[in-house]
Amino acid sequence: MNILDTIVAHKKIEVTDRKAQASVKQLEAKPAFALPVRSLSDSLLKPDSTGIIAEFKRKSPSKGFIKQDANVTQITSAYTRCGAACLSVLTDENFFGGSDADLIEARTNDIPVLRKDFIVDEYQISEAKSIGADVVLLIAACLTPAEVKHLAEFATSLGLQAILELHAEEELEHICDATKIVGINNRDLKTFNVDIERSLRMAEQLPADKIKIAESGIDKIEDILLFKQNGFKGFLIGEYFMKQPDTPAAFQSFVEQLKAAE
Ligand SMILES: O=C(O)c1ccccc1NCC(=O)[C@H](O)[C@H](O)COP(=O)(O)O
Repeated sequence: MNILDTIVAHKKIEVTDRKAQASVKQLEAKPAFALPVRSLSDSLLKPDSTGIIAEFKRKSPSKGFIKQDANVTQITSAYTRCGAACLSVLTDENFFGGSDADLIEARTNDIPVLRKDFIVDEYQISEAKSIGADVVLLIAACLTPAEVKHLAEFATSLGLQAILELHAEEELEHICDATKIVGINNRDLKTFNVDIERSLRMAEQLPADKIKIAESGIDKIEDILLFKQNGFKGFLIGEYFMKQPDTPAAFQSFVEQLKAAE
């Protein structure tokens, strides 16, 4: 079994347990469920947007611990203050060391927050709304095209935006009307290999009306400039910022260099 299959199998058990603990009605009654949603697409399409979706990530299957004791308040507020277009917060505990509490804290910032998790059931989208997320991720490699359509439409019905994540040409068939934002993951989630060229090739095959996001393995200003030249509006970056000894300072410096290079 590859790591993605392992994560998904684990997630299905976790979701079954969580459904037994809280009904959808109970999720809907949580105060955060009623919070207004901040639009990721509006944030990415602002003329002065950095496009950076800055990720809070303590560990990962590919790298192990990155910053085990990272402070979510300090890091997400610095990301926001220094120009992130959106925050991405891992809520998977087992494989990424994240939690719902991290996202609830990140939500106190005034930019959109992506619940970064492995969604296999619409219950997780209700959960995302109940903790204050604005955006959810749908990973094509974990879902059928029909499941993507159903989950994206369900997210939209709650006012949330969905990013459809692709990382192989054969997943292009997962795109549908409800998936207005498409992320291309440079990292093969099965082998962990990072290949920016393949993402650029895949991007050419996306419908022109989709907002394109480049994900994973981005660690240079030049990468972002290249993605921008190829029509990408968003750049999801986690490990590069989180592995720096001073993440807030590294993020600030990266944004300053990006602005100077543009
Ligand atoms: O990051 C991993 O090792 C990983 C392994 C298996 C499934 C998903 C994984 N990462 C999720 C992500 O998509 C990244 O956290 C995100 O794109 C940011 O990537 P990076 O800048 O390389 O941290």
